[in-house]
Amino acid sequence: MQEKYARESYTEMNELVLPNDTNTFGNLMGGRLLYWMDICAAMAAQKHCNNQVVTVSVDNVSFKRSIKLGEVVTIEAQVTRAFNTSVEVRMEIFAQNLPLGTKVKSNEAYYTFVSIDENDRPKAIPKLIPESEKEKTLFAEAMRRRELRLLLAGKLKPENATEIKNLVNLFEHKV
Ligand SMILES: CC(=O)SCCNC(=O)CCNC(=O)[C@H](O)C(C)(C)COP(=O)(O)OP(=O)(O)OC[C@H]1O[C@@H](n2cnc3c(N)ncnc32)[C@H](O)[C@@H]1OP(=O)(O)O
Repeated sequence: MQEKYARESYTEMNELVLPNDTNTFGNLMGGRLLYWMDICAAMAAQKHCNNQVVTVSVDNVSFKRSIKLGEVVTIEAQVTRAFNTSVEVRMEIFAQNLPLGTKVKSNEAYYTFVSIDENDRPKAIPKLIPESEKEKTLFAEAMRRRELRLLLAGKLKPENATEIKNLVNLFEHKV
């Protein structure tokens, strides 16, 4: 199967925060943001897989800064690593105030998608090639995040979490 570059999956989505998207304080609802993030990340995953995908996992998302009515939410998504049938997608979320010309990062998150066939079963996907230093770092770290996710989901035995074990060993030797 043909390998693909990480950058080929890059996807950007812009949404203007309208009154229907906000709570009573005039801030963007967290659930609405998660919905937009799911769509943007799924598009990035589909670009890599050239196939339909489903969301299988959403890592913890922290809301560092509220996003206001009238601001523009920009979501940037890119696949960090492809495994056998699943991909990890990293997102950075920014809030832009267009009249003031400001752009502030508000969130960062990782979603995991599985490529599925016509019977809704997992389907093999192309490998991913990281090019830049940042892509290579995210690629290497993705294995650790995957182990943690699968551990928490009860899909990986602790004794098989080798990346996490290596990290703990490294930490113990440093302190
Ligand atoms: C875009 C959307 O919003 S889609 C709507 C919301 N999502 C859904 O409805 C999906 C519902 N879930 C499902 O249909 C199934 O769980 C499937 C098809 C995703 C996976 O089926 P499973 O029987 O669990 O498959 P299986 O155990 O073989 O795992 C398949 C892949 O998913 C990965 N996976 C499974 N569970 C998790 C998890 N909790 N976290 C991360 N990855 C996971 C596995 O590691 C494997 O990846 P790999 O092939 O790259 O190693």
